Parts: sequence; structure tokens; C-alpha cells
Amino acid sequence: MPAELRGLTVHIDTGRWSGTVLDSIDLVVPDGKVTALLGESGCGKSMAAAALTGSLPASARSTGQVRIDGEPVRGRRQWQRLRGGTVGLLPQEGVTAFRAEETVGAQLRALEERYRCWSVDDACAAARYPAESVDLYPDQHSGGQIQRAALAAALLPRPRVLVADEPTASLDTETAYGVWAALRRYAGAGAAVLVITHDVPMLTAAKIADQVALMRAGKIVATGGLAALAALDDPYVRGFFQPSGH
Ligand SMILES: Nc1ncnc2c1ncn2[C@@H]1O[C@H](COP(=O)(O)OP(=O)(O)OP(=O)(O)O)[C@@H](O)[C@H]1O
Repeated sequence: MPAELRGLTVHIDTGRWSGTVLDSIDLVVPDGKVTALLGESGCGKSMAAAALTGSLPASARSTGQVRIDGEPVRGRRQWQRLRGGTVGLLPQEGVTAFRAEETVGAQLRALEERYRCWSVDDACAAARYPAESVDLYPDQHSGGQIQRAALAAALLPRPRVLVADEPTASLDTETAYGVWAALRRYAGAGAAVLVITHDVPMLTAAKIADQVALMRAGKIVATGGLAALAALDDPYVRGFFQPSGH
């Protein structure tokens, strides 16, 4: 089930600050593939993830379209039907995927019960979430543990579109590779997967992304295969693939 942003512009007005954070973005996340979204800090990657999953902040106003399976999504009600089951989000701060007052295990079991798609054990194994942590409360986890718990939570309904915002940010290389491989397998089973990451060395070493979109200042500035992007003679693009400037 492909997910798309078409001419999407997002303007934020918090009362204290206002500005355009996404500027006429076109982005296609196709079925069966891993798309990686890269870009400098603050360029709008999480905002693009929020737009694709119907979770923009209340201070946001958008124009343009979000399409899921080719159909424009209109309004809050339609997003309520799509979120979780059809369109899943692993948020950048995994802890926000959970309620503070219940253990992670109880919340994962509730998702298993609600969607009846996948077992907690299988989702935790796929997300590399350690089973011995399930009886802990969300705030008793390390940053890397809660991110993997949130990935298990996002995977449990087996959404056909999965957006993962920095799933490997706090992980050691081996665990990060396991998570990337799990995302690859999940896309291989047919899902449209978008992964936001700063982990370009892993991306290039493991060759897990089928396509890459590169953002700068609220715009998509380049899209294509990893090798094609890495070969571009543009200083901003080169900065991602050759951080030393060589
Ligand atoms: N909830 C919010 N309310 C208002 N503005 C926000 C909110 N979240 C993000 N922004 C603003 O939107 C812009 C894009 O932020 P975003 O989080 O999408 O960046 P990012 O590319 O994901 O950065 P990073 O790599 O550091 O996570 C920034 O200027 C940020 O200040």
C-alpha cells in the first residue's frame, strides 16, 4: 500500500513562532521497499513523517495531499481509521508511543489482543526488544530499549505502511544492523517502509534502503538509489556520504 506526499506544504504557527517547515514536498514510499529519508537536523524529516501518518501538531496547517493507497486522506476521522492498523509510526521519542502508568508488556499484549495479527514474542524478536524488559514501565527503559519496544508496538498490527523515525539512533552497531534487517524483511513481505535516519554509514554498508530521499530546509533536494545519490557532485549531498569532505 504506497504512501505519498503530493505538493505538501506545512506551515506552523505556535503564537510565538511561525514558519513553513515543509515546502511543496513530493515523496513516494512504495510497497515492498525501504525508503530512507535523510537530511540535516531540523530540515523537516519528522514533520514529513507526521504528515504521512496523520499526526501533525495542532499548530500546523497544511496544503497539498497525503495519499494512502492512491487515495487522498481527508480529515481526522479517516486518519483515526488508518492510524496504527494500516499506517504505523515509530516516533522519534519511542517513549511517547506508550502510556506512562502501564508496563510495556501490558501495552504490547493489548495491541496483540486488539489487532490479532502478530504475537508479542514475534514482534519483540523482530524489533530486537529484549523479552526480559517487558515488565518494566516505559520510563524504566534505556533510550535504545524503549525505541525497540516502540518498534515492536508499531509492528504488532502489521501496518501496510510503516514510518520509523530514527529507529537505530541509540543502538550499538550490531543491534542497529538487526533492526535494519528486520525493517528490510518487513518491507520484503510487502509493506511500504519509510525510515528516517542519520546513520548513513550503516545505510551504505548494509545497502538496506532501496531508495533515498534527501531533505534540506523543508524541501526534498534529491531522490534516487543510494549509489546514484552518493555519486552526485553537490556539496550538501556529498556532505552526507563523505562527511570528512574527501
Ligand atoms: N511540535 C512542533 N511544533 C512546532 N514546531 C515544530 C514542532 N516539531 C518540529 N517543529 C519545527 O519544525 C521544523 C522541522 O523539525 P523536524 O522535527 O521535522 O526536523 P528533523 O529534520 O526531524 O530534525 P532532527 O534530525 O533533528 O530530528 C523545525 O524548525 C522545528 O523547530
